Amino acid sequence: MKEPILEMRGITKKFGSVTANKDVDLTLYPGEIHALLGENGAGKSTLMNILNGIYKPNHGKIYYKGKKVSIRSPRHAVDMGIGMVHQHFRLIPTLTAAENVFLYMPDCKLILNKKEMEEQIGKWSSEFHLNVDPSALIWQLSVGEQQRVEIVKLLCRGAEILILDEPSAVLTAQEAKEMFRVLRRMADSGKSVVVISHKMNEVMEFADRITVLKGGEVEDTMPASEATVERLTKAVVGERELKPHKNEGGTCREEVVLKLENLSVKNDRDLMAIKNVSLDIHAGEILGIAGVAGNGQKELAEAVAGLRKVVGGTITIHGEDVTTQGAKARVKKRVGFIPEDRLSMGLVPGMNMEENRILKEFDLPKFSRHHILKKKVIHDTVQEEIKRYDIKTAGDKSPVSLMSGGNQQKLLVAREIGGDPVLLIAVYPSRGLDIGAAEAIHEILLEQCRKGVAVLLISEELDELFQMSDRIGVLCSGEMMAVIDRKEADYDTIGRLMSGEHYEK
Ligand SMILES: Nc1ncnc2c1ncn2[C@@H]1O[C@H](COP(=O)(O)OP(=O)(O)OP(=O)(O)O)[C@@H](O)[C@H]1O
Repeated sequence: MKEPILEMRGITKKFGSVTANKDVDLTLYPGEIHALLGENGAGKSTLMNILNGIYKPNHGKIYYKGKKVSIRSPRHAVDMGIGMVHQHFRLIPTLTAAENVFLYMPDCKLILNKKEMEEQIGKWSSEFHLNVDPSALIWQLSVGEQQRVEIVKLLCRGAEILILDEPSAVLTAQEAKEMFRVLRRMADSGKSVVVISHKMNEVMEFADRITVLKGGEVEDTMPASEATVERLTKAVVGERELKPHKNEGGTCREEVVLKLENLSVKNDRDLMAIKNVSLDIHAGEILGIAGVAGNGQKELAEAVAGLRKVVGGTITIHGEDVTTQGAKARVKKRVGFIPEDRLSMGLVPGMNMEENRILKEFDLPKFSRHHILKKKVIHDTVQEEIKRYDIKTAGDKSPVSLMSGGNQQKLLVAREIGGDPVLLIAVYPSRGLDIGAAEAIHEILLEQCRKGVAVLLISEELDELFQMSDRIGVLCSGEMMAVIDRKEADYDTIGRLMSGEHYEK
């Protein structure tokens, strides 16, 4: 057996009354991909942030290449050879990939030597098949490409341990496969890779070993070859039985809530992102939208939510033309919106849970009277939702940026449903959620549907779409290829429509 490159022993980290990690042991070997799994708030990011020098543990020791170390900061970590790709990338959009990489180098003088910069990036890029164009501007790159720039940054800096926080959450299935191939090449070259993930199948396919955290402690650790979905599920959610919630149909009413007619919308680059799309959603119906990310889903959701200008066609809600109305009017019409990017669009990271909860409704009689907030009502509402949705807080008055990603998502869903919507737009609602929480969100959406809410569900997971939708529409290059009754749809047909084939019954 090889010597470990890193050992974490008895790591405990507390934030006030919250114990995020308790007596955790983790060993990493050179040449392995090690997956960290666990429910939302289990302490995965905290443990990796300790390794990355962002947090100092209250107790415990870290041994790196056999020597006891104290990691003082992310800079110190990367100097030692430990680098992390965060969920929210740390790149400057208006600079090129090469400029971003070299701003990260300790000796920024290299930035003056453009040729040398590009050669270095080319070397790493070709060694691991990363395919990064050094002269491309970051804002012009896809999320997958930006992620690869982040990886090149760490490689150029000499990283031997690479930590990736939910790297596949923002990638298409194809991109995720390619990314894991890159990670395998890095492991084969002797580097250690730690991947935080919620996707059990992905982890079993790509990792060498898996560690599951629960309530801040190590619940189980195993070679991937010994992992099964049952064993992992048990370690993640415990003995609690998980019932996949399925849309059994029969809730769809006659009344049309949302109607789009020949809708056209542009993206941020002023290119047509949604082209002549027509659809309707009835009360009590879930219309799923399938498609590879980047085919107009974001623009469609934002136009329906009143956040993006419509350049052609109409949007009607309950028979009223709302095409030119903005987001505020949509809130009054009780349109709920769970956006793709919870931290930049859904929540205000610096505000606490209560403030975020009332953001859209603070001026309604429910939460204020004569401009004075009803603090007790707000407090009680949030406490009730914390219980109902099993939200793990970072302290009631702490900013939501300190909550774990999955718990932020639950808070956002709780707020949008708390607004008693007639139409709910849910974009990748289960992204970043553990398997138990994802099922809870599915049940919440179905409950809304039974109450007569019309749901526009955008997802990349075909399993989720087939489980939840009454009908499935497929977007490809901004065009609605077809809208098919779920009972008549199959994975193969939807897959082919997603790649641009035309629908034939
Ligand atoms: N800076 C902080 N201050 C206060 N509490 C924190 C802080 N960082 C994390 N926590 C709390 O520690 C616990 C563990 O959070 P962590 O982000 O490590 O979980 P996670 O397993 O990564 O979850 P997820 O899968 O949802 O991303 C949570 O209850 C979280 O609210």
